[in-house]
Amino acid sequence: KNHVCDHEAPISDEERVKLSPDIRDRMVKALEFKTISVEDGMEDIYSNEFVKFWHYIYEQYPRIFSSEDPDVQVDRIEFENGKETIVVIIEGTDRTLKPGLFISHADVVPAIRKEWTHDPFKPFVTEDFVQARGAYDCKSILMAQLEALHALLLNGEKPPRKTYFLFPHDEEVGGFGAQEAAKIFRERYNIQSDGFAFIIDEGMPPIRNGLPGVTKPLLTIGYTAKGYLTVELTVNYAKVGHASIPEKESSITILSDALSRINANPQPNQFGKSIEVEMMEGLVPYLPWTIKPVIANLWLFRPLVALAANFDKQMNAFFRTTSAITIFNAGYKSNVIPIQARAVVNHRIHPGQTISQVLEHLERVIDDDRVLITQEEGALEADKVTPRDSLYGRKIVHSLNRTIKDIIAIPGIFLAACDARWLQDFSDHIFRFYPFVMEKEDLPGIHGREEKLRWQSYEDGINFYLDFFRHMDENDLPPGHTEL
Ligand SMILES: CCCCCCCCCCCCCCCCCC(=O)N[C@@H](Cc1ccccc1)C(=O)O
Repeated sequence: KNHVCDHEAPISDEERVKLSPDIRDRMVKALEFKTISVEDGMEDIYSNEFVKFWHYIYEQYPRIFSSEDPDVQVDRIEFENGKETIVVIIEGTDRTLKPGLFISHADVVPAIRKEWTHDPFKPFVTEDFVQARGAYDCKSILMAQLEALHALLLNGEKPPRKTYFLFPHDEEVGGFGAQEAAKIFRERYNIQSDGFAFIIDEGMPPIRNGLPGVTKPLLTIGYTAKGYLTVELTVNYAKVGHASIPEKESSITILSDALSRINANPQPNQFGKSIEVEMMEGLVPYLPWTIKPVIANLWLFRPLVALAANFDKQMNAFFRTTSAITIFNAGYKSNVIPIQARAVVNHRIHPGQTISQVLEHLERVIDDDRVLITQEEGALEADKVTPRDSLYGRKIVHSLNRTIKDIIAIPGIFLAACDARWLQDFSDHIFRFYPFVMEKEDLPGIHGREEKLRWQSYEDGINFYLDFFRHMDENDLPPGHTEL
């Protein structure tokens, strides 16, 4: 089925929230707060920035945070380090409907000043974009949702269903805020398994020129998310001595060989085991004529398409478990051969594979007893898959089409992880995406340098949330509208 209706009417000019100087300024100021999450073991000096950030947010959106309205409730989940995960609850007009949940984290990854052209916490603003750490991941969503909700409430409206907003403080370092919130949802709010109609979290960005021949912004909404597994590889090789008479092997050469073998023997291709086939089929109407016949006839060309994983890093990430060598250390002096070498490999597990299958493959490929493989804590299987025909998925696409010009939105796999993984038990309908179009060259900004949010995309994203808040009831779309 075609998933996008070209005749989907955009929202009217009167309905559309325009990007006023106030909305811009609120976003720019929000980016100045260093709500940085640091890795375990590193000094964390940022707690007060979180306090100041939330104080600022409370001031900017009084209709939400200092409201006399009994239908608006704010809950603060406090943590030992002084940081807080915030929950906002808005009563809906129809109390018979299951609630919906929106998640957006307030923390950001660190940024190294000298790698950026401007200070990452002194936003660089142009007519077209704002550049700062967190501009995309994930203050864009947090601020856009607050703008949309505030506009809705100021307009005297309420969403059709009870709506929860969860703003965790530590998604970038493990998600304890979301895990604690899951307990509170159960114990304090009495929300049980399958208690949310849907959950919406960060995920894939819509990318213009994202695939060869596809110029329109393409968004693969995460109907599932990859799992992850981090392993430490250690070699302790005792035959050491003076660097002037080296042995043929050392801990470093043994570990390097193991890493080369991991690189040369990727985890098996899983094309066809999860939702990536539907993703490819959904793309068909938008592909250039050169590729279209191949993707439109997967019954014939499936093996050929699977091969794309060998040549394209994005297809590779969609079709198989990836292995990224992220840490490597050994040695401490130029004329001493070290006993120990250590590396860390981060796997993103395709839904077609399990953690133990990934480990088996790894052991088989390394095939060297001298390399000790240790699994780091916190490994997780891939998320479950949202039903492809989900009404909420169709409503999301409907609102995306109404608010973002030319967007192509199809179901797919979220290649990273987000806080929704801690709340999976609460809903079968989980969607992971950003509603802010980016250019392909903006992508490395996420967790990298010169992170950007384009103003037009921000305006569109605010309107997406506002439109979805208004229409997230149980009524089906009229026939002929978005079909996934
Ligand atoms: C058909 C279209 C082709 C375009 C494909 C382009 C691929 C783009 C991939 C972009 C990924 C963007 C991800 C943004 C959100 C990042 C969320 C995140 O970083 N989460 C962490 C969570 C985590 C996990 C484990 C420990 C700590 C944190 C992550 O590393 O996954």
